[in-house]
Amino acid sequence: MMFPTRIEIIPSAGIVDQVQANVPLTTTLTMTCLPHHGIERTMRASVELGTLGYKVIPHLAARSIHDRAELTGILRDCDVAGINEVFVIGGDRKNPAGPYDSALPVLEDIAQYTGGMMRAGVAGYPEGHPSVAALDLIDALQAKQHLATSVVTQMCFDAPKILDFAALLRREGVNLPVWAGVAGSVPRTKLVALATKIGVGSSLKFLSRKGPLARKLLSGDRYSPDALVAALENQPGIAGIHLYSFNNLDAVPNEAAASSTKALQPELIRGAARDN
Ligand SMILES: NC(=O)C1=CN([C@@H]2O[C@H](COP(=O)(O)OP(=O)(O)OC[C@H]3O[C@@H](n4cnc5c(N)ncnc54)[C@H](O)[C@@H]3O)[C@@H](O)[C@H]2O)C=CC1
Ligand SMILES: Nc1nc(=O)c2c([nH]1)NC[C@@H]1CN(c3ccc(C(=O)N[C@@H](CCC(=O)O)C(=O)O)cc3)CN21
Repeated sequence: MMFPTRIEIIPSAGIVDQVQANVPLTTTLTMTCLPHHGIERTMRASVELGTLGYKVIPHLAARSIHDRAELTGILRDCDVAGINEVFVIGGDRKNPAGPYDSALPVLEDIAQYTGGMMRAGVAGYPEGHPSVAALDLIDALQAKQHLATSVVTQMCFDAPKILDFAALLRREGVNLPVWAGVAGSVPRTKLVALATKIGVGSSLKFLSRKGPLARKLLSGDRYSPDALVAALENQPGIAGIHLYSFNNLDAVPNEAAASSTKALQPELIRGAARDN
């Protein structure tokens, strides 16, 4: 049985066709919300794919919400498209566009507006956050957990760090299922640029080294998530894999994997597991 897997996608032009061509209806999708896109784009693509029959989890960035009416509109659209789960984050906007400057008040309003019927993921940071102190992040998770149904981790390249983080949450009394955020197969240069931008430094440095293990992870010029996924699979405290696909949805053949074991990514995207 495959480990439960969700695929994160960016609502860029043509994404609905791209998903339909490459992803079966049984795969759960999560839809990024980038500051320069706004939530409208996230919701438009989510509603389209939800209406087609996909399970879609839109990301709602608190700082990108203009007012409460926008949030109730989003929840109405979710209802129409059969969306029963969202992912709520503070978001990368420097200044809030409206009344919400972090995830908690958005979660509170969602719970109130939906009578507690909307499932909600929140973010976890196995390597910390570049501008939020580690203790503040734990405090935030403790405050949010009663309104949330799962934690999704920031991209990380190191299995022990992710497992330690899941154990830390348990010790701190946060008992939500943890989805391990793993980068999909993308060109290494793109991955380094993005990871630097979102501040996931240390485990990436490990990837850039030239040791045998780093070489195993970086087959040719592409990053391969296969080894990391294998190390996380069926570990206690890990609900499944949250794959940051960067819209790389066609089953890119992975050189190393093709010559040794079977590449995992195409299988992850086909989503053999349904209980996710
Ligand atoms: N992990 C992911 O998938 C994503 C993460 N983010 C990051 O999430 C950060 C915070 O969001 P959550 O984890 O939901 O925390 P949160 O919204 O629950 O806030 C936790 C703490 O961080 C502070 N905070 C929130 N957003 C901030 C920001 N942009 N700059 C400085 N401090 C901020 C809050 O005041 C609070 O003290 C954003 O800054 C952004 O970098 C954004 C989009 C996706
Ligand atoms: N701080 C933070 N912000 C995020 O948005 C975010 C995280 N962390 N962690 C996990 C994922 C990774 N995310 C990302 C990051 C970059 C792109 C990306 O491809 N950006 C392109 C522009 C894409 C477009 O405009 O269509 C770029 O060139 O930066 C997508 C998702 C979203 N999530």
